[in-house]
Amino acid sequence: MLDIKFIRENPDIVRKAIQEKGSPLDLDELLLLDRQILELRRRTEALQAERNANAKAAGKASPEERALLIEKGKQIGAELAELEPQLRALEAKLKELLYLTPTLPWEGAPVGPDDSFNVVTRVHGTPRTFLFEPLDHLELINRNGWGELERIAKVSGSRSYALKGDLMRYEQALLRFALDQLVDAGFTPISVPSYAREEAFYAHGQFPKAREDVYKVEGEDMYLAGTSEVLLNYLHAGEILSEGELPKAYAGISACFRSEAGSAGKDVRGLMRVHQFNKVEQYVLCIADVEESNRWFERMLANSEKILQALELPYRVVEVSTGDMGLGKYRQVDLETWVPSEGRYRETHSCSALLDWQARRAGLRYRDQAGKVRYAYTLNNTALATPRILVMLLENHQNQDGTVTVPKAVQPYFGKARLEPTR
Ligand SMILES: Nc1ncnc2c1ncn2[C@@H]1O[C@H](COS(=O)(=O)NC(=O)[C@@H](N)CO)[C@@H](O)[C@H]1O
Repeated sequence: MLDIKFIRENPDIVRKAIQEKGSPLDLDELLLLDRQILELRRRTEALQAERNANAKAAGKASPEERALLIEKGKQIGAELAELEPQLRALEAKLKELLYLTPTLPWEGAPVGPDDSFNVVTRVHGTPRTFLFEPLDHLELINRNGWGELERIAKVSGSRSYALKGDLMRYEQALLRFALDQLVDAGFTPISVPSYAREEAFYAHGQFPKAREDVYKVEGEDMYLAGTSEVLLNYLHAGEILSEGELPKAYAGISACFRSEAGSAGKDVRGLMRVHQFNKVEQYVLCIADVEESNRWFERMLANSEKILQALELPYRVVEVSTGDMGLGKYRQVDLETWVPSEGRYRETHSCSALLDWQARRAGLRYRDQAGKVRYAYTLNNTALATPRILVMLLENHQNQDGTVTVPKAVQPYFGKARLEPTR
């Protein structure tokens, strides 16, 4: 959310961002509300000053004068009692509207209402030409006994998965490989729960817009997080850190839960889009400086590209448009990895910088060297999410005999050079 002072002083810039980001916010309503609040604050402050002066005068007045002054004080008090709740109501409404203010997108963001305006900026590697008829990931799993997808659907319903034998161990090996890549890059590994209180979802930005994506625990203020970003973003909520404690660079790992309510009919088979998946997450909290944020953005993106290159997968880099990146984003770049059975690239990583949009919502602040308390900047990026990446790994690295080669970088974690059938 934007600072009200900035909005007051730059209405045209904010109006442009609202339009480019597709925010539902009515800026005129917000500005009118702001003027009403300022006016009401002026009146209540004047009345409070008058009441104080009046009380002081009453202390020194003669008995008959004092009676008049006390009566006057009562009238002022009555007027204040009426104005103060009005002011609080208007301030609450303003806060609600501020939640809908967009972060101004960086100047290089393609301007457009949706993902059709996204721009491919780089392609890495080339899709493999198979010398045999390749199988899709489900055929590979069924042929090798690497999963119990039909049975688990009876237990847990659609968009569920259960991996077996070498594929199960491969998933675990990949997560550990990705985690170690981040630790080597200086990130602090941290495991977090998969559930959090409602306020963490407001602070993240998931609420109020996308509540339907989130599972709720019946009868408790507890919601299942679709990404550890929600929890990592709220870990230091309400604190005032010292500048020296920044940057915080976390390598989060957690099971992620998503209802996929809006995805009916999409990727209904297999491992691409499931209700519970695992993700190694990069999350950074840094000082309120765009250059510092840009440096972290590039670093986090490089970490993910390094992982995809180590997995020997063809991928492309996509600059996300203003309408597709969402309200809070300053910049978003996705990595999309080649899926042979679909003949197209599919998103596997999403790197975002949000400046102080989340920090304002979460109360993430620090005291800078000049002693000024400021909101921090936040960024996040996928390091690796399974099982979706298994679709690409199985299909791209399959052999004619149905086995699947393990990329060299992961072999020390997996213990073998190939995935073999489960007996
Ligand atoms: N329903 C799902 N099933 C499997 N994988 C998913 C699902 N939803 C997201 N993912 C994986 O998780 C990655 C990150 O999801 S994201 O919503 O795009 N971004 C985030 O969660 C950010 N915190 C960065 O990780 C996706 O690129 C994809 O690889």
